Amino acid sequence: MGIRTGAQYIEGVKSRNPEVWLAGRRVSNVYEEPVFQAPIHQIAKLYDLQHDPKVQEKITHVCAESEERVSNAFLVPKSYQDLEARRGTFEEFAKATYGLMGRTPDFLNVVVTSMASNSEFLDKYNPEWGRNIRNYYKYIRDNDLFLTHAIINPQNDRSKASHEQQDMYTHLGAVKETPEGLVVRGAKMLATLAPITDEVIVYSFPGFKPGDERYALAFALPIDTPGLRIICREAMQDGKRSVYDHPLASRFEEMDAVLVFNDVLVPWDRVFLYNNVEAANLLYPKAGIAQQPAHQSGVRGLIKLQFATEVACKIADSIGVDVYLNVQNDLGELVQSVETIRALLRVAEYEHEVTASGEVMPAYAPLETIRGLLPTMYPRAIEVMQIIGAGGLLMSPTDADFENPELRGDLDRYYVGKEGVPSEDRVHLFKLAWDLCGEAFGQRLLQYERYYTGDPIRKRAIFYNNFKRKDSFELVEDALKIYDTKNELINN
Ligand SMILES: Cc1cc2nc3c(=O)[nH]c(=O)nc-3n(C[C@H](O)[C@H](O)[C@H](O)COP(=O)(O)OP(=O)(O)OC[C@H]3O[C@@H](n4cnc5c(N)ncnc54)[C@H](O)[C@@H]3O)c2cc1C
Repeated sequence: MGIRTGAQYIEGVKSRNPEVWLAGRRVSNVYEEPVFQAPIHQIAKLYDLQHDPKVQEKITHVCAESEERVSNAFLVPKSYQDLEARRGTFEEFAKATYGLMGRTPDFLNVVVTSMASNSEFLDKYNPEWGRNIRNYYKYIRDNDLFLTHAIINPQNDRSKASHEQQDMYTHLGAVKETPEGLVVRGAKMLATLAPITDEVIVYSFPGFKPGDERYALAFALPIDTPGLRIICREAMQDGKRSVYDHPLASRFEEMDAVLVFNDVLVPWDRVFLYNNVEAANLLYPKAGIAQQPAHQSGVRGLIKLQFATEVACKIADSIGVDVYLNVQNDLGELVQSVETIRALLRVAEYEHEVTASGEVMPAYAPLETIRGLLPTMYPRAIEVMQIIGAGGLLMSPTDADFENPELRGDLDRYYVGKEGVPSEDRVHLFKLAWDLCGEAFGQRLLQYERYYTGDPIRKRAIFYNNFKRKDSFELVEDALKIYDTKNELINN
């Protein structure tokens, strides 16, 4: 089939009845549920983009193997040009959602592509695992599927390993093997957009200890597999909020959910790893799934930061406060943050690494630097927006107020911005800013930037330890060489 349209994606959503729980009730029809309507349509727009003649060549290619047009997210990069082509898809998808939706289909499509192209690592443990992930890659590529993923165990007692938790199946683990497949039980903590996806893939960060064998798992399933329960967090919008009052929150909320597996059967051909602590701990580094998806996250993060920066600049301009040095200093800082991330992305692409199999990966150090910087740069952009918007962020009336002729005169007089900025435009802009920097929707976006791919503190510590392992501190060693062992000057 190759690239799907938005309508085909929606047909898929309508054809399924996953077990989704929202605010104490079982959702009877995911497509009809108001909370899911806007995100479903945002994702459908992305599928339609693949058919838009203006960008189709930029974001898709004809696959040599299937001879069908597929997303560039399924490309195994073999050159710098391939990285550019893949960046094209990330960019267009991120621009369509202002970078506010992190788990658009391109993200996990890259993860699975990378797992499949590096599956020799799995072959060494079990040739069936390698074959399964390669077949799964072809399946999602040729059917253009949308995946969610669930990596993290529930936050119960982080000081204990999985096998030491109160209950043997608090963390998702294997219960038994059957001729048909593996039966799994327990929970995974967070799967963004799960209710409206086609499939879920489960794997884990490294960190398994001896005794954790039953939890060392990687597999994929259709999202409506019997026994798989999706428990949504409280929604931040009801699907009925005004687009004028909440220009972002009304459209771009990504639902997050806990996945509970009640003795779910995973067919053997969907098992990618099982009962092997060593393989599970090596999955991230050996399958390229830290590096390749970080390219998507970096591009998306750049667009989100750019968007927040533009919003901060525009609110400052709309009320004439960007004539002040302190405001210019804050805004200049945000623009420099954007430029930093942009530069790091280019360095990651130019200084790419080539694996033994010829796969091109954006360079590790600049990508990890982006990962380290965004969790402070994005919250800082939000803080600057709050500081510049000040009390104005809290004085916005609603679209209903604007429609009331009795109020309209006051609104047009007292809510205008600087000359040339009418009240309705100023209020709309400030509402957009409040969605980002005040609403629960915006707080989630901030939390996402901190934690979307693990704990940034531990990630930076791993980065430092890798640096220390590889770097010989040549400059310091050289500087120390000016004295010989007798403490005599040997050069200047
Ligand atoms: C909005 C959002 C969307 C997400 N979407 C997804 C998704 O789609 N799929 C998915 O799989 N995951 C998703 N995640 C989950 C994300 O991967 C985790 O939040 C992240 O890995 C951090 O883990 P945690 O939340 O369990 O925090 P914890 O690991 O519990 O950390 C809590 C605190 O304790 C500290 N801490 C905990 N353990 C240690 C330790 N061993 N050493 C030192 N300090 C420690 C941390 O520094 C942190 O401050 C999402 C998260 C967010 C916020």
